[in-house]
Amino acid sequence: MRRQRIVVKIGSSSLTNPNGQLSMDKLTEHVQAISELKKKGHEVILISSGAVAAGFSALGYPIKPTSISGKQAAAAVGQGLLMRGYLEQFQKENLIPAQMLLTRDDFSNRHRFNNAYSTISELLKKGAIPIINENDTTSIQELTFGDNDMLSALVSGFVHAHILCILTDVNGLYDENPLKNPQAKRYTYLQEIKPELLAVADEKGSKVGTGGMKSKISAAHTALSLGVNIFIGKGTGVTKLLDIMEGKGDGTYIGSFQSEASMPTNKQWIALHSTSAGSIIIDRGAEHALLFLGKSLLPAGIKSVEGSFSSQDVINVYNESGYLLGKGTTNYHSNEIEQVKGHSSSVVKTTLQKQKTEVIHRNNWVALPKPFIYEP
Ligand SMILES: Nc1ncnc2c1ncn2[C@@H]1O[C@H](COP(=O)(O)OP(=O)(O)O)[C@@H](O)[C@H]1O
Ligand SMILES: N[C@@H](CCC(=O)OP(=O)(O)O)C(=O)O
Repeated sequence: MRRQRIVVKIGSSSLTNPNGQLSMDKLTEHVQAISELKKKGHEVILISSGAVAAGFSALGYPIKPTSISGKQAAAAVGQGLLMRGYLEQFQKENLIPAQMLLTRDDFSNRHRFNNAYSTISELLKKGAIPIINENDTTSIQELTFGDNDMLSALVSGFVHAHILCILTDVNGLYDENPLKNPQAKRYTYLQEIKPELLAVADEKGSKVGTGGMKSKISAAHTALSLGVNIFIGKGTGVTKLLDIMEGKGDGTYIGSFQSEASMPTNKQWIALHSTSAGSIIIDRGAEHALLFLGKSLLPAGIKSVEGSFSSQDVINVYNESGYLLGKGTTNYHSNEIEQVKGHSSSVVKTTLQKQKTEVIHRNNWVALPKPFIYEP
């Protein structure tokens, strides 16, 4: 098998023992399974939950706390314990673990997004294992990923992973929550995620996890839209991840598993993380050129401008029926667009003396079919 870039997400349910505390046996098995992937030359990025589970009992909580402050305090204690476990076990495999704690802001801020990308790339180049978790101690409730499923999808798109392996306590996606209906049937392969699937997935997860299968499916949907295939399931033994890579995993495979080009990182940022500073409305010709001909947006197709924005801001683009077509980085200030909207490129060149006549270049434009928009 050729060398692949693999993101492995381990949920709290796969890192804990029945009383909800961190299980060193489980953690050790995951580390050994990752080490087997590394021995085959694959690059691995680990998204690990488990900080809250690892930390709550040391603070005297009888069960996993439900309050935000309780979870944040437990995570502050548990993240250190979790990393100590990873460090001890990865050292035995002669591998270097590297902690990265991210928040929603690290994705929405373009500089921090690029910095996080550079750090991961450098760590991979050096053969280290980035271990990513949400920075629970500082995340504000409304800005959190909530669980690490969506974080793992965003990271796998970001690093252009070949596959995202979501390890959990259930061996795949069923047509009903198997805990509620033991007769539920398992999907072993899905080419795509249809909206009906979200309906079969329960938000209710295990005792220690957050988000249940619902958050895994919406994460899988986002990963697919970014060109990443997904596996959701479980496994035992040190070869469990190799088994998944060889198509023998105990779970559900999702995606085409063809080597398709993933979405460029700058477009991922525009599509999933940027905040729009304003809007423009375009005519039908421009809509056709943008959506079907892969062209850039020229001033001639612009009907009107809303809001005040600067060059290099991200703006929304609507058609005349009010439908949001997509987002892109503008090369023009809103005042400049007011001056040149509806005019040909030659008029624009003389009016504004700009070299670039494209208001939005096609490399900085993302069409947004509604279901692909991730709303944090
Ligand atoms: N349709 C479904 N198929 C499989 N599992 C489901 C489904 N709906 C809900 N679940 C539940 O999702 C749980 C896994 O989610 P969660 O506890 O959040 O895991 P993790 O901690 O690994 O992120 C399983 O224990 C299972 O009970
Ligand atoms: N960041 C949190 C993850 C919370 C959580 O429950 O996540 P998950 O088990 O992936 O559903 C932690 O480390 O405990």
